Amino acid sequence: MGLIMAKLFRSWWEGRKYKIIVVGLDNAGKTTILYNYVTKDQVETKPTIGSNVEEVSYKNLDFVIWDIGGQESLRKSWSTYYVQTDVVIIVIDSSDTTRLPVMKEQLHNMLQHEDLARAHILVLANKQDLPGAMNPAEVSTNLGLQTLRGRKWQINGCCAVKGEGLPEALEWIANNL
Ligand SMILES: Nc1nc2c(ncn2[C@@H]2O[C@H](COP(=O)(O)OP(=O)(O)OP(=O)(O)O)[C@@H](O)[C@H]2O)c(=O)[nH]1
Ligand SMILES: [Mg+2]
Repeated sequence: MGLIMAKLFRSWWEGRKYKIIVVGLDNAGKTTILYNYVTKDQVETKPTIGSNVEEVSYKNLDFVIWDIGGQESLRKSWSTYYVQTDVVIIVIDSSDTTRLPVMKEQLHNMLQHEDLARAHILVLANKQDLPGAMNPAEVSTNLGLQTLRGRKWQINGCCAVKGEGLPEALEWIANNL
């Protein structure tokens, strides 16, 4: 309790906005998640070319959330968003099991970037509503998350179209910044 009060006071005093980037392969559900945080509702999305950015407040903490397009041709430019990132949200389509190895490689490469050395990692195993979706423990094993050392990380399940699991994600972030 004391710690969260101290954090709230510090962020109010500093006028601090925490930077979150949202990455993952195309069709994972990143834009759906961003606009659920903004509108608390389901929105229709189109594949993101470039990025979307929105400011979201949660428990008096202010976040600037960058949702970055995940198509293959756009992944090379993810690194241009890394500077001063506090939290990386990695969104996984848990039903798209054949592409998990692609995301695994992408994830471990990106985490070697010096601009992300201090960032916390939150993996969202999205689309838990779909038949054949892997549960968070299975996604974690397939991504090799247990090998992540020296940083805070977490994996949560969610269903972005229903908004399920999304408040819990912000709660983890607020508690761990
Ligand atoms: N069934 C189901 N569909 C979802 C869920 N989350 C997102 N979708 C759908 O998945 C599709 C892609 O969602 P987006 O949010 O546009 O995906 P994205 O990760 O932003 O994709 P890019 O912008 O191409 O990188 C849309 O049709 C969403 O409605 C979910 O939890 N369950
Ligand atoms: Mg998108």
